[in-house]
Amino acid sequence: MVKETLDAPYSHYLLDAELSQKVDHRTTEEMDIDGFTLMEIAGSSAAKKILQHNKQLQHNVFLCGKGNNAGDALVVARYLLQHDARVTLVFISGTDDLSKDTQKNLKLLRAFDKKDRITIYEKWSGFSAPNNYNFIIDGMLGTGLTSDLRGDYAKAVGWANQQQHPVLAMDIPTGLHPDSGEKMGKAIEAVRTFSFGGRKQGFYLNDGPAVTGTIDYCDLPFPNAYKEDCKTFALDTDWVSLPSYTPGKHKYDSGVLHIVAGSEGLTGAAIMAARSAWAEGLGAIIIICPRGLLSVFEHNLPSVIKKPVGKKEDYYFKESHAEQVQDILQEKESSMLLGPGLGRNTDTISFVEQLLTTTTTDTIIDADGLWCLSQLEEWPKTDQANWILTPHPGELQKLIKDEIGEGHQRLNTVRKLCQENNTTILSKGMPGIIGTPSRKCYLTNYNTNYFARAGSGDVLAGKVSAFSALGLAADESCAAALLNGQQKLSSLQKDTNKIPEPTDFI
Ligand SMILES: NC(=O)C1=CN([C@@H]2O[C@H](COP(=O)(O)OP(=O)(O)OC[C@H]3O[C@@H](n4cnc5c(N)ncnc54)[C@H](OP(=O)(O)O)[C@@H]3O)[C@@H](O)[C@H]2O)[C@@H](O)CC1
Ligand SMILES: Nc1ncnc2c1ncn2[C@@H]1O[C@H](COP(=O)(O)OP(=O)(O)O)[C@@H](O)[C@H]1O
Ligand SMILES: [K+]
Repeated sequence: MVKETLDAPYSHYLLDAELSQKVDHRTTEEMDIDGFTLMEIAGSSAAKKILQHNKQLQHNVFLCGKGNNAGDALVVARYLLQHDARVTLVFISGTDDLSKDTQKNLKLLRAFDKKDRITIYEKWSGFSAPNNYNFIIDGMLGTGLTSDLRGDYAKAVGWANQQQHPVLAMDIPTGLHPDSGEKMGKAIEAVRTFSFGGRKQGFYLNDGPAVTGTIDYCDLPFPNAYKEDCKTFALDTDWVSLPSYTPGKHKYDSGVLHIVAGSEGLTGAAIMAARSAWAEGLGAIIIICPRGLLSVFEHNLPSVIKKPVGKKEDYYFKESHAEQVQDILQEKESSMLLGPGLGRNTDTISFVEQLLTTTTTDTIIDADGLWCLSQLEEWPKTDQANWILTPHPGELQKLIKDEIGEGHQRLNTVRKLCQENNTTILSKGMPGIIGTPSRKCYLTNYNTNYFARAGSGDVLAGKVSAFSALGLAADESCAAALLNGQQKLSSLQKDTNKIPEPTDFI
């Protein structure tokens, strides 16, 4: 069994529409808490957060649908009225057909105002925006979205996105699919989304990051046990601890990493990965390379031990080297990074196959290692083998020999591949996805495109390998490696205007 140690807090569980509705339903049915109460908690906590950040609210425009999402917005409107603001409510599909709790909230809202500070439009056509207002509150559609935006909803979304005024979304930006993160025709572009009772998976996938803005999690009294079916989580430095450096007694008891890498003209990747791993304080890194390349590594990596295999005239790995490499691996307990710059010779494919068939060392497979794997009919993986694959989207596509699609489809592909092969995958891209054998997936919550420069993948593979060599479980090694880069990126962005380079992440 591959050990999994990541344990996300409930606030970072990512719900899809079905699970959101199930949790809501069970809470009302089994806990006897009615929907009106949940709506009150949701709306009031959003209102408090809005008021905390904005002391001078004069007038706000509320775009409302007819479901419970509109009810949340009406609760916010009531709290803002209590703070002397004016509210303009626009009911995109009228007020005849409002959900029960939304209807109640409209009645309550009207009863709260003594000074004519509420303006109501019963349909979209005829709506005219007030001259001065602070925010547009999006309470049109939430998790009840079922298809591409229909009728006036699309027009209202188009209008809101063209205004200079910031849009605050209730639960989810209208039009964003809660599961896939795809725009259903159009979607509200929010600066802030108040997410009720659980972050939605769609915030992190496809169009989600571009339209969700800052996510404000508003807790609801849902029993945590109702969320146990959840298999998708947001990675965050709030809860993933990054390993801190502790010096060992001896070089061989403080993390040993073997890097099996290199072919003629392709030594740079291994050098980057080795430098990246070394920066995490490992006791020893041992590069195993074809003997013909020894001088390149001697020249560039003075702190690294080199163990060349084969003959002086070997410039790439051959099947005949596998046994020698295996013997070296057995000398020390270690992790192995297999792949950087291996090249694509037919004999190297056989070498990779042979090595993977026999080794039991925890193995990180990157770059050409993945390419070699993709050329094999079957993966030479024993049940005990603990592999971490780190493919970019092109490599993932080669591995499954099929199209992978973007975001949500990639998530489903990774989940399936991890379970079927009892392996961990760090799928690079936007978002970064860590998949585990137990079908759990962890998504990055930052802009990974800053890492899309040649060399960042080598640095990342070096970090994953270093953390594995330091004894972290596979899922945790991947999480720590991704967030290590994110932390370096944010301090760089705070301190300078420098365009980030892969070496900045070492
Ligand atoms: N879950 C929770 O725990 C809690 C949930 N809460 C809140 O409730 C929200 C979920 O509410 P909900 O289920 O009433 O759905 P919601 O999104 O308001 O819309 C449904 C309406 O939309 C319509 N419609 C659908 N697709 C459409 C389209 N493409 N274009 C146009 N119309 C479309 C559909 O119309 P129909 O198809 O039925 O004609 C239906 O009338 C949730 O996001 C959160 O904000 C909180 O109050 C407290 C706790
Ligand atoms: N710290 C990080 N957080 C998130 N994604 C990362 C990080 N570091 C690297 N990546 C991902 O790795 C990709 C680069 O890997 P890859 O394309 O294999 O590059 P190369 O092989 O040229 O080094 C980036 O586009 C990004 O998706
Ligand atoms: K909404």
